[in-house]
Amino acid sequence: MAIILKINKFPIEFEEALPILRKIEKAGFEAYFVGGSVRDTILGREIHDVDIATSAYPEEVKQIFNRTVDTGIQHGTVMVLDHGNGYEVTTFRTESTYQDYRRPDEVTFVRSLEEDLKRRDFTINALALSEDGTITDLFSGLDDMKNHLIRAVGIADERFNEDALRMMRAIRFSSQLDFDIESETEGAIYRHSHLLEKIAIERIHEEFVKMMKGTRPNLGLTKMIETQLSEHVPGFKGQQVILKHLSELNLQKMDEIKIWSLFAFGFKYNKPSTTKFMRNWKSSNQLTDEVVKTTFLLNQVQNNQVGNIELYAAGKIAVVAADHLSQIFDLAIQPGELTIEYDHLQIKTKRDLAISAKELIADEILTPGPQLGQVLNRLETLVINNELTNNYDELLMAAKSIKNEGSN
Ligand SMILES: Nc1ccn([C@@H]2O[C@H](COP(=O)(O)OP(=O)(O)OP(=O)(O)O)[C@@H](O)[C@H]2O)c(=O)n1
Ligand SMILES: [Mg+2]
Repeated sequence: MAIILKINKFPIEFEEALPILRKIEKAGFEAYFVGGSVRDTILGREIHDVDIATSAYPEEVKQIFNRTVDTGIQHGTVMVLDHGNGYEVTTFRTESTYQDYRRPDEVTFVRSLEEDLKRRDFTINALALSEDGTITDLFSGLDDMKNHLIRAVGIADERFNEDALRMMRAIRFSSQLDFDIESETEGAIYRHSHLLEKIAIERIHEEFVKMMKGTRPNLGLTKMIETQLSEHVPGFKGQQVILKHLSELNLQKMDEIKIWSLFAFGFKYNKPSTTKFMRNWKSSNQLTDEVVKTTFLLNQVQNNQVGNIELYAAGKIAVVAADHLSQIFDLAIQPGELTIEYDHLQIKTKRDLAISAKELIADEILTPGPQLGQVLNRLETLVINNELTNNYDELLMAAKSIKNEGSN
């Protein structure tokens, strides 16, 4: 077993989890830190979740610890609870268990670390870190890290056949870490890109957004086009020319609303097509709503049709997103212009009106019924357009004359 590097100082997350490793080893099994946390530690990046791999079978893990939860026992994962922390302890296994999560594959548990590392996706993700700080690196993951390369473990075609999402993961890591994809691995993505269609869209969504939020979204998007992966995700098919153009824009620091609006506006979508696009990506209603509003506002900016009514209808979140995207798309407005105009609106919602339905009734201007709503809508529009000042007396007077207009 090749031991190439020794870590002298563990990050706090590992320190805290050390007793878990030691306890498993004391019971006579092997246990290691594995996965993204090992990769990120060596790269000097922050780590989130600590994953532990062990030769102990799930039932054995459960016997070693008092407090466990069967979070994914069919995949061999037991959550060990310790001092308020939860650790995923997963038995060494062979077959990929990463297929569509709604239909998990059969798993074969094994006792050897090598077998377990062999079926992992990329060499930089196939490192194991033991309790004494030594790193097991069977596939030159450390070299690839030095050379900034994403390389499949063993035969790339096999790894992508086991789980086609790994192709999106390759691109996501390339953007997050600013690494290249090794050419054989990249060729395999190109050859297998169609397999992405078999993967649950929720999983692709997650990787895609991580890619776009990474340090090199332009690189990630370019790689998606070059490998043809872009042909196999919702809404991107046949759009290479536009995607290529988008991949040349400044894509730094985008949140999810901006990311999706960038594509919807880039594809020249109207409201219904934006909604459909977002639904196809299984986006939440809230995200869809903001993206529809942002995209619509961008179309209005482009057509020079933005007035107070449009800003009011869009709301602050969409206004801020549209401001940023207007700069990215080089639309003819000043930085922050929409936000400034929005902030100057007298009211942001109907509730901000200085007079309410209740008050109009109490003052005997109107009685409950459809006319009341109509009058309030008129007042709302007039205030948004600054044709009225939002104060009680002025609105009261205006309400009276609107009512009289109506009855004449
Ligand atoms: N499709 C997948 C998903 C995961 N893994 C393996 O399981 C580990 C943990 O998976 P996950 O937490 O999904 O990804 P990370 O690499 O940890 O990345 P992140 O930092 O985003 O969690 C990976 O490092 C890799 O060894 C894999 O081989 N194939
Ligand atoms: Mg992880």
